[in-house]
Amino acid sequence: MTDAQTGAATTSVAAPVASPPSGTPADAARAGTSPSDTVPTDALLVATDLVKSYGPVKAVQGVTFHCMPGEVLALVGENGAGKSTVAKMLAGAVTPTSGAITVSGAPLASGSVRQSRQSGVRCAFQELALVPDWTVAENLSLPDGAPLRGFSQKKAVRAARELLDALHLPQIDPRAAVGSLSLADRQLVEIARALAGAPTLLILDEASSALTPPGVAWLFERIRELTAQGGSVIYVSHRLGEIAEIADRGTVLRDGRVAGEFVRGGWTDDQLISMMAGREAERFFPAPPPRTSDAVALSVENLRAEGLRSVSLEVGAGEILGVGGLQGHGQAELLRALFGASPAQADSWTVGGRRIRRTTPVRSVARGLGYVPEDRKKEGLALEMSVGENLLAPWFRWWQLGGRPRLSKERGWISGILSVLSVRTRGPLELAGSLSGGNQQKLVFGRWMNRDRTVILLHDPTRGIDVRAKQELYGAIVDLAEQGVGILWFSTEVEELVHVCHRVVVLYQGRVADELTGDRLTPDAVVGAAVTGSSAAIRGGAVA
Ligand SMILES: Nc1ncnc2c1ncn2[C@@H]1O[C@H](COP(=O)(O)OP(=O)(O)OP(=O)(O)O)[C@@H](O)[C@H]1O
Repeated sequence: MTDAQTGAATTSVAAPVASPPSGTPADAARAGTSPSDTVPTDALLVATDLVKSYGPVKAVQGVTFHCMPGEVLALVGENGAGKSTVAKMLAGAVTPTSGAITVSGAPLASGSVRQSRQSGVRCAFQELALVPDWTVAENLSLPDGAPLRGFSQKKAVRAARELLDALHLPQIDPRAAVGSLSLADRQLVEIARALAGAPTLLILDEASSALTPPGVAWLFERIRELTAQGGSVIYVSHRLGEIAEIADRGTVLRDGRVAGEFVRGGWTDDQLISMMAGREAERFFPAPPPRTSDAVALSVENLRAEGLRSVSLEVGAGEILGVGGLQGHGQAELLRALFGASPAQADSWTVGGRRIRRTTPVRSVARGLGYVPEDRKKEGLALEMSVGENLLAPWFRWWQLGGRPRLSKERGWISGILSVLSVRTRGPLELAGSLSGGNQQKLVFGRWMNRDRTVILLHDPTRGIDVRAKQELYGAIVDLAEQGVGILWFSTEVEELVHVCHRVVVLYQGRVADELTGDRLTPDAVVGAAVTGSSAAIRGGAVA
């Protein structure tokens, strides 16, 4: 939680204290203890001294923790701390180099997804494991991706409809191809698939990262139902508000080791952030910089595209214009259309004062646009190429000609970006695919920095990024605005919009429902306009 005036982090404590309250990070965490010494005999999951090395990279270095029946255990840590690697070892998707895992007292065979599933372990990941070309029904009925003999489309659709209804997801069409759904809906399907197996242990690895507040509320209801029946949940997230609300206990990872533990109500945001970082750290939102120019970076009138009815807006040079609204109301379509990633028409359209009729991504880059897309895996990165090549991707004609860039020529710029954004990598030659999810996201943003851009279009760039890295990204966005770059920034985190943007437009059903600025730019106003399509209801007191 953040103090509205100062932006400084304040106590963020959930429900009643279940363990002694704490005053310092050292109190909050029992850093360095060996939880294996105190594992209750009825623990559902016990992970002992887990190690995972990838050649010289020690992703996880002796992690021990346990989870009780009916408990929600948070796993937190900075990008690259080892959370996903631990989650994948529990799921059987990654074979531990050493260590042991037991579920309900029985050892799990290392690296066996099938055995993990038989033990009742189910997972939902931020990087979705769904097959995009398959329908929702197919994805839900063939959870291992294995074609089944005698598969019946009709039965699968019926079963999927029943499951989705039982999980209160009537809006999802079982016949729709997963690739045609919004990222938020795909994430709901991924979670539904994990819940379908009535898991004993549900692992949610940043599975809420694309969900908007109603989606998160839905997820928490499902978690509470599961834990009420004795199921356990491992909850991996960078959203501390969610951890405060849902987690009974937590384990903090740092550099692949357990840095400490915490219990519900016994921690503050600052303490947890410090524990993750290994040093004192605090959270704040920088204010948008004062504007020094009236120049217009981007303007569009009556923009029409699929999912977008008629949007008119203007982004000034050096202005940070936020885009709010519930996901699926045209935000992704707006950014894609403006970048030329999908067809669009407008009555008038300018970038940097120059008129354009239509555009393509290649032309957009040439015209001074940058774009951080929603789905970094599909649109943002070439995972089989190096970190350096990914940063340089938009800047070389080799991309079209099939050559490769000379990294040596750009070494200074590359190392500057990697350092400013604290990308955790072995260097520019490392494959992007071996970076942790949050560090991959930083690359997609970093490629546009210090490159003479007129406008940068951002689709939820802090998704999956740890708290400290978010600070760095906010700083980088404000720096870009100070240099005169116009920023159009869709975020699912309302606080970001309210604190770091000059103005916010809220989209509702493909139109601008409201524009909020000055005193009217508050979290309630953004959420209210997103839900009702107008902030008039808020001003009239209808939405609290
Ligand atoms: N296949 C791989 N090959 C080499 N290194 C890897 C591989 N997978 C993960 N790593 C490294 O292991 C470390 C831990 O990564 P992991 O994905 O577990 O982090 P994380 O805590 O989940 O981060 P994030 O919050 O960004 O998702 C990182 O340094 C990462 O680069």
